[in-house]
Amino acid sequence: MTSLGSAEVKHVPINQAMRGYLLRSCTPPDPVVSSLVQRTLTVGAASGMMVPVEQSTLLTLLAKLASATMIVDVGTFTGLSALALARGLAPGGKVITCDVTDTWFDLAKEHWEQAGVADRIEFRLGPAGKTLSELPQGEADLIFLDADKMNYVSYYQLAVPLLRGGGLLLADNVLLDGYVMDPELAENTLMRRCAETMRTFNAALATDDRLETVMLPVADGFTIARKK
Ligand SMILES: C[S@@+](CC[C@H](N)C(=O)[O-])C[C@H]1O[C@@H](n2cnc3c(N)ncnc32)[C@H](O)[C@@H]1O
Repeated sequence: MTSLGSAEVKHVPINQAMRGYLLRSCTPPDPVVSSLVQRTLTVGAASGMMVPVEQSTLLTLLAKLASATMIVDVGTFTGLSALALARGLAPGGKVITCDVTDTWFDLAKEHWEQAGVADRIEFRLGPAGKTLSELPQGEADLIFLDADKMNYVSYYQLAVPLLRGGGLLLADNVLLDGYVMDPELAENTLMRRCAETMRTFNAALATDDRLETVMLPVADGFTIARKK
């Protein structure tokens, strides 16, 4: 890779105080999102899987910019990303969201209903690979990957053909707690393998001629790739 010299130096580290400022500088979450965040915090350790609120706002914005009518949300959990994406849909559009478990479906649905978007969200229970392989090719405006990290490479391979030209492939956790820089530093075998997979995923997107890709340091890393 060509070195960019001093051009690559400017980068502001995000500590907790800076993140607080960053959050206060975004449109604040509305009562439905605030409620979903609070209720998700009560589910226990799994609550850490929820997308950060600033990212949910970004998802809404990107869906709007893509004039999306067909969105695929991979990894439902308590439904914040599906809710945010549904809020960005163009009239008549829908979000297909999938998860391997329906443990948190009632909580998600309650908030989709409160937000008035439940009729625009279709939940599919089952492995994401199966859900993606059953969808029609070339019709998705936006696909958001946020499920099991070990399968990101196969999700990417399935997802790109599903996108229309100009469609967006979004991916969360692409920095994987920073371990993508050195997977050997990860605390256990699973995390190490996830970090290695994420490195493969990131490298594949960056060199895929079908895509224009940018990785943003939002939360745990967020990639936006546009299909040409
Ligand atoms: C990080 S969470 C998703 C967070 C969610 N996007 C949100 O807005 O808060 C990851 C989800 O992926 C689900 N998952 C794990 N393995 C999966 C698989 N093979 N297929 C589909 N979903 C899976 C988990 O059950 C979990 O709910």
